[in-house]
Amino acid sequence: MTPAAHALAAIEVLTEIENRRSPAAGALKAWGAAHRFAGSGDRARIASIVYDALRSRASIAWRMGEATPRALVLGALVFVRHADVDALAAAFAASPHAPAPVTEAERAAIAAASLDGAPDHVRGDYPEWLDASLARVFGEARAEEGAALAARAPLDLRVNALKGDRDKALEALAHLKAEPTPLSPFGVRIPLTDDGRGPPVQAEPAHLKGLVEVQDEGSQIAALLCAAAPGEQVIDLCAGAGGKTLALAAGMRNRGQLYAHDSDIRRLAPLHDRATRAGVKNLQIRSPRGAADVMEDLEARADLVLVDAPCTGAGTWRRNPDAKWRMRPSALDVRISEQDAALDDGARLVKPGGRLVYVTCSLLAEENEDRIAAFLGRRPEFAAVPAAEAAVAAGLPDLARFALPSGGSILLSPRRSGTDGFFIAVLRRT
Ligand SMILES: C[S@@+](CC[C@H](N)C(=O)[O-])C[C@H]1O[C@@H](n2cnc3c(N)ncnc32)[C@H](O)[C@@H]1O
Repeated sequence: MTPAAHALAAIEVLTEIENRRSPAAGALKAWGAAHRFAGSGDRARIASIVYDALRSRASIAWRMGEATPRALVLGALVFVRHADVDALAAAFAASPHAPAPVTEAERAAIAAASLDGAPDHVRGDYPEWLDASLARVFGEARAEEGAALAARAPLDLRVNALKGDRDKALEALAHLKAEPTPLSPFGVRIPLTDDGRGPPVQAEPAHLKGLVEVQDEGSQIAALLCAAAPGEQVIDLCAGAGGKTLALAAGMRNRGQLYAHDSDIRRLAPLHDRATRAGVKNLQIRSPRGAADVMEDLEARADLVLVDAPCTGAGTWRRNPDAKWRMRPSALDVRISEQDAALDDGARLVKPGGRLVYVTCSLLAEENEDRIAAFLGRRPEFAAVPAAEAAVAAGLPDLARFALPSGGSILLSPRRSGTDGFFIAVLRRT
């Protein structure tokens, strides 16, 4: 397929997303199934254009003067990828499968395009209804924070200390130009292609042998701030597929006992194989069993309980750009009540003197500081550990620079730390 044919396909996929309100991943899969001639490289290129367009949807629409799938694709090529309009028009004209010729009106819109005078939610590419929430956290910097969240995410890996060190991983992945990440001592970053695609790292021997796992640097830091130590009793209550479970296991060096639980048994399923591949030997997976309380015997037993709570995922919009446009206020309300419930579920498992670590991949105070304030109001036997103290305990004192002004928690974001957005609060039970 030619680049012009990729652009045409991206317009078709965006039309499907628009008309049927389909999630981007589903629409891309359906397009691939209906166009068997397209190889995996073509599908990846089409997906990359679709995601570039979705990340910057509001600012592209403002500059193009319309939000049609065609305008979004043209805008993604010109404003995100800095394509030359004449070259684009020539490529469209030369390809039998291409979008309709570039019009004079489109050329004029592109030539005059500017974000001067655009409101914050347009400059920051986020839904207008979230403006007040983001203003609460970032004030005047909210458009810049939003713009950083609208950039492409890097491809980060975590080196599994149970299998080797970072130098070994960098050597094994040297052909992918792997570099250390700036914040996590276990982080490795793989550069993307110019059009935003990463190599198939999951097929690399280093991945198959468990030396590396795909994990954003922000997620690695969230796990590191738990400071799980060898010999401890540790519970990952909302373990999902176990991204943070495996990071906790590496910190424990297979000594002590690690428990992973999730209220959704399907989400836990991949963890069984992942733990085996990672060489984790001290993990018990506590799958839910109907209405039974499968954590009852662990009440007040844990040195550390991680509550990696369900959230809107607003910190991961770089990776899931259609989620930000699909998000509705009612979803935020649901997440908030789930977060309160998960914190209460976790609290009962912490022993006196133990830690409860609350993490979300959201940037919204409603899901973060507000949940901690409400929890501390309900549970006076818990107190916030200052972020600077938590950073020192994790052996990463430099992370204290990402503390929120209250000093009781840490907020990472693409603009603040170059990572996905994460909120981390460490609490201690008296
Ligand atoms: C953010 S995801 C976890 C991601 C995972 N920890 C990781 O690092 O890959 C949140 C998970 O919490 C689970 N969950 C929600 N409420 C829960 C509760 N009260 N107890 C246990 N798990 C819960 C959801 O099923 C979901 O899998």
